[in-house]
Parts: sequence; C-alpha cells; structure tokens
Amino acid sequence: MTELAELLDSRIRDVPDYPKPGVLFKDIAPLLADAEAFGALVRALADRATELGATKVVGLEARGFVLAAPAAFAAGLGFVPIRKKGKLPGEVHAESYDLEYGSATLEVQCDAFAPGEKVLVIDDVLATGGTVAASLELVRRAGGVPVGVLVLMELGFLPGRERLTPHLDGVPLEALITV
Ligand SMILES: O=P(O)(O)OC[C@H]1O[C@H](OP(=O)(O)OP(=O)(O)O)[C@H](O)[C@@H]1O
Ligand SMILES: Nc1ncnc2[nH]cnc12
Repeated sequence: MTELAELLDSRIRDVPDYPKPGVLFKDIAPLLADAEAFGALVRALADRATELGATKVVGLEARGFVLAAPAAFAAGLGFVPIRKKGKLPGEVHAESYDLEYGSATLEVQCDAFAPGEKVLVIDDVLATGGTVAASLELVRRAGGVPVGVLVLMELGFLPGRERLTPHLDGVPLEALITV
C-alpha cells in the first residue's frame, strides 16, 4: 500500500449493519474531518483529473459531491452534479439503477456538457457498480465523453468492477484504495 492509501484507509470506519442488516458500511466521515487526509485525497483526485485530460468533473450525489467539487476546483475545472431524481431543474436525462442496499434514479441536466466534453466521474465508493454504470450512461446521453472514473474506495468483496466493465468501454476505473 502507498503512504497515501495507508493514510486514507486508516481514517475510514467500519459500521456493521448500517443502513441494512448484512451490509458492512464504510463511513468516510472521519476521513473528511481530518484536514491532512482530506487534503491529500482532494489533491490526488485533482492531479488525476489533470493527467486524464478532463475538462469537467462530475460528482454523484451526495458523498461524491464532497470529493468531486473540491477536486474540480483544485484542478481548475468546472463541476457538474449528477443528482437523485427530482432535484435538478429543467430538462434532464434519467437512469434507474440498483445499488448495494436499494434502488434509485439518477439525473443529469441535458445541457450539462458541451458536445464531446471530456468528463471525469468521481464518487466515494464503488460497491455493486450500479451507481457508476448509470452515471456513465447519463454522461454519454448528455453528450459528454467519459475519460475516467475515480473512486476513493472499491469494495473488493463485491463484483462492482466486473459488473461495470461492459459500461466502461475502455474508460479507466481507478480506486485510491481497495478494501
Ligand atoms: O456501487 P453501488 O452499489 O451503486 O453503490 C455505491 C454508491 O452508494 C452510495 O451512495 P448512496 O446512494 O447510498 O448515497 P449518498 O452518497 O447520498 O449517501 C455511495 O456514495 C455510492 O454512490
Ligand atoms: N458498504 C458501503 N459502505 C459505504 N457506502 C456504500 N455505498 C454502497 N455500499 C456502501
């Protein structure tokens, strides 16, 4: 493990049975509350955004916003929210999906991207992959071109990466840590 990965891993708390019995919930609140760890995480995400040549950063409601917005700012890029159903005004594209402990619908504004814009998707956790799969679909439907998916944490005990592979279509999927 790299020094950064060790720092991040040490600030994530396991919460058994939240929000559903049988779920090992990974709580990132202690990491966000630690200035050193949060700062290092945001800088690492911003550096990858630059390296991947992104021109917009997408964050996924809600915890994804907390990482993607400061990373976009630090990389000198604009931020686009993908939100849960019914929150965004105007014309939207919508995708329904299943996640580790339920199902939901995500939306993006139809005019969120210039045609062909290079989009980096950032979220906190990759669990079963449903959230990221729906988000990639929304980015493409809104005219963006995904250039990467970055997550703080991949839950290696779930088949998220496998499930996502057909949706990635060659787009790199990177996790700062795998637990
Ligand atoms: O890979 P998946 O199985 O799709 O799960 C991952 C998603 O689950 C959580 O979101 P959640 O919808 O619980 O929302 P929150 O960020 O609003 O807490 C997490 O923040 C990821 O977005
Ligand atoms: N086990 C988990 N811990 C934290 N966030 C999640 N999102 C989906 N599954 C999760």
